[in-house]
Parts: sequence; structure tokens; C-alpha cells
Amino acid sequence: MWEAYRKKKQHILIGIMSGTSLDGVDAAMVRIDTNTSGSIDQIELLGFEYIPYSVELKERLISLCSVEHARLDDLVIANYGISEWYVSAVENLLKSTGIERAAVEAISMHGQTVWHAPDQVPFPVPDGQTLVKATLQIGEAAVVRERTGIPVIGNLRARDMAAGGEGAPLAPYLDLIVFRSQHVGRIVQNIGGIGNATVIPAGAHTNECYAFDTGPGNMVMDTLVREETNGQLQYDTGGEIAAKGHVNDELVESFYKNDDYYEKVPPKSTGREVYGSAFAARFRDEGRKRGLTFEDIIASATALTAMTIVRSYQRFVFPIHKIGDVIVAGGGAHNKTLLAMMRKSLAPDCQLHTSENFGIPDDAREAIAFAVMGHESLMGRPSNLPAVTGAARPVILGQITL
Ligand SMILES: Nc1ncnc2c1ncn2[C@@H]1O[C@H](COP(=O)(O)OP(=O)(O)OP(=O)(O)O)[C@@H](O)[C@H]1O
Ligand SMILES: CC(=O)N[C@H]1[C@@H]2OC[C@@H](O2)[C@@H](O)[C@@H]1O[C@H](C)C(=O)O
Repeated sequence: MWEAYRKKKQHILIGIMSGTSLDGVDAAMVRIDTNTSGSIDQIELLGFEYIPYSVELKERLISLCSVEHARLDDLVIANYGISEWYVSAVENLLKSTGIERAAVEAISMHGQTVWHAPDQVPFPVPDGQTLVKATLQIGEAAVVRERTGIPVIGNLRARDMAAGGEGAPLAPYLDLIVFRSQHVGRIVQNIGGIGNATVIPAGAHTNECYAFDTGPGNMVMDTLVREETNGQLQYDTGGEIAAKGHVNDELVESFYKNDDYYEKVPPKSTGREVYGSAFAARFRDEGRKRGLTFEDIIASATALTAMTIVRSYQRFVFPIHKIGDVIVAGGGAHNKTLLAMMRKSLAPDCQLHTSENFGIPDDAREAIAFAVMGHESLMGRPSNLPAVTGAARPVILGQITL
């Protein structure tokens, strides 16, 4: 069946991403042109849709991402239930683009990460014990396949992890295609729930690029804003709350210094397991102990994100590579206070942009990336980057539900 796919020079796919912010579903319809050797020539975004999660779903997911609150029966139900959100995103895209269902060759869906455990833990095996790392993205491909009538590729992180990688980040595969430059060293900085950086030195070969999670993105700010406003606000729109507060440097430094993640050498990845509700509560309590207002605490949480991003460059990138552009993507690109803090700590010859300036809408990068990775799998081509994830070798990602 995929022989015919591989012979075609033009493909339409839908990529679906629902990230660690737990804010909702991003879905991108893309047209991918391939050349005679089967590699990608051009990627065009045909449409983009976002469906915000309801407050109820978000609360359920937050519980599922917490060892203290998660229940196995809720997890099993959510695995099927959340698929309906992905189905709606696909239907919305078909409607808004006017593209016929039959023209879409596949849906490549990330699912919703509930637990990401890239650090090995012991597990019994027939001849004793082994060390295991694991990750779980929920969302049942069979449900999406059945409702939409379109083949689905899912579970894209698993194969990289099975090959010894972190299973993340994967989107740098797209960054290399879109942002690589012969003359300028670039960092693509995603700021979603978690922050992650793709480093693309000028003229770099694929195996000279690397990437890593920088630490918290919007996750801590979002949790604190949601809690203070009893869910009236889901995040600090435009960074306006942070702009009204004062950063408490001592608080920010203490959270930076007492976290050994930042010193860990890449490849590395992290998630809500570390920077979720319990972390945010500790940050808030320490802020209150210092007599800070809500605005000061949000300003300080914003500064922690900016600091962990820029210091990760100072530690792992700037000593080795000259970087001319930092390109911000993800929802954090809309937070003006965060961007201003980052800009202030970067050298004047390092320009700060958003991915919008490079033709990739800030919110669409990851959904486009998953469409592209799904396409590569159908072409029979690997799309993990071992230099990025730490995998032993390039592997073909995902599982297909025909
Ligand atoms: N207008 C805005 N102003 C400030 N922040 C915003 C705005 N819009 C979105 N955000 C932030 O972006 C977040 C969503 O970002 P995004 O969709 O990139 O995350 P994600 O895909 O869930 O995360 P990840 O990349 O970690 O998987 C929101 O939770 C919010 O914090
Ligand atoms: C396990 C997981 O879901 N990781 C996400 C998360 O969100 C940002 C960062 O942490 C990144 O590692 C990854 O997602 C993006 C899409 C990636 O794989 O590139």
C-alpha cells in the first residue's frame, strides 16, 4: 500500500500536537513535496486549527499527570475519550481548508503526554533485572481512524526510546529542514509547557545539530495564574501580569541553583513530572514567604523561564558556536514580558525573532513537525535525530493504524 505513497511527489497530511501545557489541540494540514530521491523539497501549510481544552478536561489531565492523583480507570477512559478532541480538530481542518477527506493520506498524531520517564529505573526481566525508560502519550489511534476514515500514525516517541533515546525532542527534525542556514548559527527555542532548544550551527550537518529541553516553559506561570484566578485566566496573556510585578532575583536564583537539571549535559528532557503543580506550589510558597505580591510571583516565574533558557545557551551553546538568531516558537512567543527578559540577557549581536518571521506560525511548528515525521515514516525514512535524542541510531518512528 505504501509503495504507491512513496512513488508520489506530493502528499497531504494532518499533524496533531497536544503538548505539555495541556492548553488544547493544535492541528496542521500540510502539503509536502518530495524530490526524485524521496527527500523533502518543500512544506506548505494549508490550514491550522486550535481547539482549547475545556476546563473539565484540563483538570482531568492535570490529575492524570500526577502520581498523587492519577487513577488507572480514569487513564484508560481518557485514552479513548481524548481521541474525540483530535477527531474534531481534523473535521475542523477539513471544513476550513475545503480539502477533501480522500485527499488526506494520513493523520500523524502525537497524543497527550501523561508521563515521561527518560531516566532509567530498574525493572524485573526473566533473567534478573534491567533498566527501563519509558514515556506514555495517550489518545487511541483506532478511534481517530474509525471516526475520520483516514489512516493514523501514532506513538511516535516510542521507537526512539526503544533505540536508547530520550524520545524527545522530536520537532528539531523540522527545524533542520526549515531553519538551517549556511551563514548564521541559529537556535530555535520552543516555549510550550516545557522549553526546548534546537541548536543549528551555521552550515551544520545533521549530526552537528543538537537539542535539549531547557526546563520550564509556560508551565509554572500557567499553573500559578490559573490557581490565583480560580481558573478565570488560563495564562498570563501577553505577559501583562508579569509586566506589573517586580522580579525577586533571590527567589529566582534559589530555584535555579537548587535544581541539578540545568547543569545536566544534553541530551536531556523533562516534563510535568518535575515542573508541574507541586513545583509551582513550592515556588508560590517561597514567594509568599518573601512577602511578594501575585504579580511579583508571576514576574519571577517568568524570569525563571527566561533565565533557564538563556543560561542553557551560555552553558551549552555559546562557548562552542556563534549564534546570530534565536527564533522563538510555541505559545510563549506571545508573552512579551518573557521575550523582553530574554532579549535583555542576550548579546546585542544575537537577534531574537519569532518563528512567524520565518514563515512558520508560532503555534503551528510542532503540529507541522508531526505531519512531517509521519510523512517520513510512510516514506520508510527515519526522522529521529540521534545527536538530539541520544538514540543509538536513526529509526522509523510511529505505528500505523490502517
Ligand atoms: N497570548 C498569549 N500570551 C501569553 N502566553 C500565551 C498566549 N497564548 C498562548 N500562551 C502560552 O502558550 C501556552 C501554549 O503553548 P503551546 O501550545 O506551544 O504549548 P504545548 O504545545 O502544550 O507545549 P509543549 O511544547 O511543551 O508540548 C499556553 O498555555 C500559554 O502559557
Ligand atoms: C515527552 C514530551 O511530550 N515532550 C515534549 C514537551 O514539550 C516540549 C518539550 O517537552 C519536548 O521535549 C516535547 O515536545 C516537542 C514537540 C518535541 O518533541 O520536540
